[in-house]
Amino acid sequence: MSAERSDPSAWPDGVARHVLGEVDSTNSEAQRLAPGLSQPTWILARRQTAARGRRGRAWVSPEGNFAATLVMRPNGDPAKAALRSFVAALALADALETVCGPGATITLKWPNDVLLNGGKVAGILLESAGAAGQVSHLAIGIGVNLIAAPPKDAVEEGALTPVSVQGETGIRIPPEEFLTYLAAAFARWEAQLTTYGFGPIRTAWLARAARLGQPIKARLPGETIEGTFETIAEDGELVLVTSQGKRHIPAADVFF
Ligand SMILES: O=C(O)CCCC[C@@H]1SC[C@@H]2NC(=O)N[C@@H]21
Repeated sequence: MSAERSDPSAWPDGVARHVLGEVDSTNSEAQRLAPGLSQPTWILARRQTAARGRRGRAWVSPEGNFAATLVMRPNGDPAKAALRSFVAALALADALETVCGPGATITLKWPNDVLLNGGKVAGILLESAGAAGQVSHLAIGIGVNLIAAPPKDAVEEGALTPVSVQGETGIRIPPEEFLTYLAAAFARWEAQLTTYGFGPIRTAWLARAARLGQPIKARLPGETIEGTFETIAEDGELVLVTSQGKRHIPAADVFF
């Protein structure tokens, strides 16, 4: 099932936006602002001075790239809240397809990366706050290489080559304009999640998954698991078929 199509740049009802010149990290700003926010809010920054990526890595991106965080109060437990990373990945795929056109190949890499023509173009960093098994708010941080990508030697060995929208397609889009596509797409997929649950999100994500059915490696803190990428489970876990049987993996770095 696919999300209903409407104007891909119409700003969604009931969602706010803040545009900042400079901030340490839009995810940090989201944590600071969250207690006072009464509606889902996109925080976009033209420059970040201390942006972070997954697993404590720094995220370096020049002005002109996209850096924003959606802060929201999701219903449900932390596991359900974490499914927003799939919602964000699908929204990014839609926005990038709209911007890049049919010549570009957009795929998704579990858990949180978006690929353009096989290179990493965007990453997602989910952070939450709360107590007693409840999520008080969720910060969905998104970085997109719109005009420039880090050099290949700036990323970990074995990681995918970073690419940018401009480098791959010649298209230049300002971050504020990209946000309108992304916010509209996120609202469509979020409505699917809240109305129908994870099923349609999972199906749509799998339809765009990179290396589905192929051998991949999942690096965990104490081990690297090699296997065939069978699917993602109903809870979003990666399912690999290994020589020792099936493994469900809740969190890892994936290498092709
Ligand atoms: O490691 C990754 O791939 C995730 C990168 C997430 C970067 C974005 S940029 C906007 C937001 N603010 C941050 O400090 N990080 C995220």
